[in-house]
Amino acid sequence: MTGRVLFSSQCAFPFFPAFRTVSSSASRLTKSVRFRHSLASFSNCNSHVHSGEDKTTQKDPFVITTPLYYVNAPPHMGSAYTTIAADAIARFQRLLGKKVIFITGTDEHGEKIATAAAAHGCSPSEHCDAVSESYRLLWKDLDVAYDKFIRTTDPIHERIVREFYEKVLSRGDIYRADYEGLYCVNCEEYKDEKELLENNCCPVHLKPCVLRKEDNYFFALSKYHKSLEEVFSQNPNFIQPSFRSNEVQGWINSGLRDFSISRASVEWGIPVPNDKKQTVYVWFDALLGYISALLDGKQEPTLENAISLGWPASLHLIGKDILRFHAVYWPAMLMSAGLNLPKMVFGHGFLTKDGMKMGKSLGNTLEPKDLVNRFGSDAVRYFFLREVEFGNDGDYSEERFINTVNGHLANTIGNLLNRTLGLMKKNCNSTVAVDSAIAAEANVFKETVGELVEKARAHYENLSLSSACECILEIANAGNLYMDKHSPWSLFKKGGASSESAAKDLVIILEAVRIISVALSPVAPQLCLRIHSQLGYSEDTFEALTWEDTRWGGLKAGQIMAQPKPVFERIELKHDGEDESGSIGKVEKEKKKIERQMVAET
Ligand SMILES: Nc1ncnc2c1ncn2[C@@H]1O[C@H](COP(=O)(O)OP(=O)(O)OP(=O)(O)O)[C@@H](O)[C@H]1O
Ligand SMILES: [Zn+2]
Repeated sequence: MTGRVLFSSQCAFPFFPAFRTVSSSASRLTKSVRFRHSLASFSNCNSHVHSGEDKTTQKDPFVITTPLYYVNAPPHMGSAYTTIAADAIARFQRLLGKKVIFITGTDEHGEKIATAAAAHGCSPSEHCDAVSESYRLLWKDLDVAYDKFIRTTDPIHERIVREFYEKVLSRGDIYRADYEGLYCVNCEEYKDEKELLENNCCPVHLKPCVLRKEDNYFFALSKYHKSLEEVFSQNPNFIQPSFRSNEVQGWINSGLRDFSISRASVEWGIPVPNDKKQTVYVWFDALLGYISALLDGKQEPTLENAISLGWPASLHLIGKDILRFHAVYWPAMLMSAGLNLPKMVFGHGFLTKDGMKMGKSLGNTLEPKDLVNRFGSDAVRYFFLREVEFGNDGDYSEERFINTVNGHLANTIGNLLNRTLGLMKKNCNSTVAVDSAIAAEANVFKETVGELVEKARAHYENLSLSSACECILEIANAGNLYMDKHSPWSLFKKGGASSESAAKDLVIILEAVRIISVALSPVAPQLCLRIHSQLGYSEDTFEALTWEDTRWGGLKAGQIMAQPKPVFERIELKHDGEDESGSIGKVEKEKKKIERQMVAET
């Protein structure tokens, strides 16, 4: 049965009969799909919608948001994935010198929360306090440096929701009607029969939807059909990656149905202004968290004040499961309230387990805390950002995880630094003999590093985080090749001019590693800090680094290196060396090669 409005008391807007959605699981992504879009070049998509209101300037902060996670259960690797990616993007923007406001938080109202609290024998607010805290703790463990953490149970947020609701009401965009339809409690959403699986099961949660009949307040989404079409045609980059934009435009083209923004049966929520018997629908409430988060506690909690502190957001980073809320509902709500639209919504893919979305409701999750405890935060951050092409789905396997981080972080980057520092200690008293700019005059390797850094920057700007990592790893690969080709250890043995040349080679390599430590810092901050320290810099100078520091020439004569110490401990395998033929065997062979190399270089 398709949901339908049974009775409308003041319905001023026609309904589009069939709002056909394309379920996210039905839209299979191919690995070959690529997107090209630069945040730097993105123009604000508001001017045509509310011309004159857009006051965007170069000085505006870069405001990035993650979804506000639903506290029906503690975080899992899926929630961590979005947050790690947002953190890497925020760190990159800070390196570029932008003022960044990185917003995350928790969505704490609704039926599922009340049910989860009851199941744990506590009140909804006790439940929210505990689960919200578990998100904060995880972000700490994962080195997530957010600027704002908003909880939708914060009274300040409630003020913003009420003011926004009243604005939309005064615009004539809210009306009351009876509604009957199929509801997925896990999505907290009425579903269209066409998007459901057999037995009316939700395609995301695989649980049957229930038939519900309610007297609700509705938001006149259908009224914004034309304006939304305009947003999309004039701002082709609004939704990224571009293949998701096509999906959203398909939804819009097939008609938009008004949606209910209140619940009569849910007590745990923000009361509807002027009707205490109903609470505001959890999505209508939660999306506003992106705005209320901007308040800094120093001002009256009004929409105007919040907006003045950084709206519109530069980038909403979300999973593809909540694309419709961010790409259709949210822009229409903002237009109704006369507010600017976010500049971009990026819907990334799912981390999957056996092909199914990892999620709290399905319970098939991977514990990020467990991964951090076993492998460290850099390994977790690097693996997911490097190995899952941002925008597409990705499956986790422990074997691939260990091979990737051992191969890239320990054997390639870590070993390059370690072997060079070893030679430096033995032959140069751990002291940089000559400025890196002089050492590399007319050196082709320096040009290669410069080109790769430029590519990495462009990839970061395009949100192609995996490709950015790839370019940075290429620098380390080129460095290892340079070392092997020049074999400074044998030049030192010759002495004289050869020794001088070998000392220069070491400076050249270390300068490349220094550049890596800046360029990779958005993804693996702790590892890069350790590299920075090994190169003889103090910790506080790390905080002050900018992307300008990826330019060749930072290492200066006289700089004293720290004692060589591995910056990334190789993860030891359970079946050490047993599987010489498989991919684990390859990493083991690499490890043995490094051991042989170290003997040769002494
Ligand atoms: N498997 C996943 N892969 C990637 N991101 C995910 C995944 N699961 C959750 N997320 C992130 O969390 C957001 C959804 O947050 P929510 O708190 O609803 O978690 P959830 O585990 O998806 O919940 P549920 O399983 O109840 O739908 C997604 O939009 C995405 O940003
Ligand atoms: Zn669902």
